[in-house]
Amino acid sequence: MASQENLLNVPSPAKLNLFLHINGRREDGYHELETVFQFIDYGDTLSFSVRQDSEVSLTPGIDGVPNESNLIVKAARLLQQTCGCDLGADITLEKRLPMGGGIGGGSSNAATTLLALNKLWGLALDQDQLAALGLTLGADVPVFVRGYAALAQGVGEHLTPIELAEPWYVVLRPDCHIGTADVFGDANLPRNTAKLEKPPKDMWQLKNDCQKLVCEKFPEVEKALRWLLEYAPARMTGTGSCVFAQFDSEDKAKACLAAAAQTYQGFVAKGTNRSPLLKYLNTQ
Ligand SMILES: C[C@@](CO)(OP(=O)(O)O)[C@H](O)COP(=O)(O)OP(=O)(O)OC[C@H]1O[C@@H](n2ccc(N)nc2=O)[C@H](O)[C@@H]1O
Ligand SMILES: Nc1ncnc2c1ncn2[C@@H]1O[C@H](COP(=O)(O)OP(=O)(O)O)[C@@H](O)[C@H]1O
Repeated sequence: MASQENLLNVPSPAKLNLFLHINGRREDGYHELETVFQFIDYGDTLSFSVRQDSEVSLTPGIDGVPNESNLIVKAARLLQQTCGCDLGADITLEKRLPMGGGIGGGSSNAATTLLALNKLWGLALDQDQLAALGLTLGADVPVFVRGYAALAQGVGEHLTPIELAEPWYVVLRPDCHIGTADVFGDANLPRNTAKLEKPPKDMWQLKNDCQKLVCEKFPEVEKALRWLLEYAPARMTGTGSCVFAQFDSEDKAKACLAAAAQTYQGFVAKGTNRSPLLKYLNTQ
């Protein structure tokens, strides 16, 4: 990874929701959640090069997502507007994370952009300011800005750090795209799980409230989950479509992925309580 004064080459990691409870629906339609986020050491890479004009370019773009709707460009523009900054950036994106998979690729890209350009443009916004800006881009952006594994409450903005084991995961990507808004808009989604009385200890005692509904609507997700459950504890992340299983060694995780490879796309990654993005920036 390269870093010069005007250049940064930075990781944009994924997250898993180790459980996801829906406690209610607010008047604005957003849902009150409780979830635990853990990062994984697998993700996209973004490169930033400062421009002296205010252009923001992104290459390659994402098929089906116009650049002006891309969360990377939106995050850059938001920073320019908020700070009255007239610098720009050439940004390149190496996309590895499946989209619409519940592993937060778009939110992570937005957070990486906020942190990288804050540094390169010399804006000196603090983490609270960046997290608040991030929240206007998406409910999952603040956790990627803060960069520690956390119990999230509210719509994802109240974050309490949590120390978790850092196991190996197999993440499978069933062949379907699931829209977060579609899952939250479904009349059959359960929305009344009681709030936790104390911080959770064993995530496998809890559940993902979206999982049953998504499995009913997308048999591919149910099939992948059943397949993983033959090997290890497994669950869906976020609103899907990705499902993950937990292992105590890389070898076991790799053996499971190798067996899955004929049928499923997926990857092995290690859980990490500190975001690879923050780890990297803190060494700069
Ligand atoms: C459910 C979670 C759990 O981590 O993950 P994903 O499956 O999307 O990764 C997130 O809270 C998603 O966060 P994010 O993907 O940033 O969602 P946003 O862009 O803010 O919202 C997309 C849409 O989902 C609905 N939404 C989202 C979050 C929330 N707490 N309540 C909602 O009702 C709203 O309809 C909103 O318009
Ligand atoms: N940089 C980006 N990376 C991924 N998706 C993006 C990006 N910018 C905008 N999007 C849009 O956000 C949607 C959700 O993407 P993503 O965050 O990967 O999924 P999820 O919220 O399920 O984890 C995508 O389908 C895409 O339309």
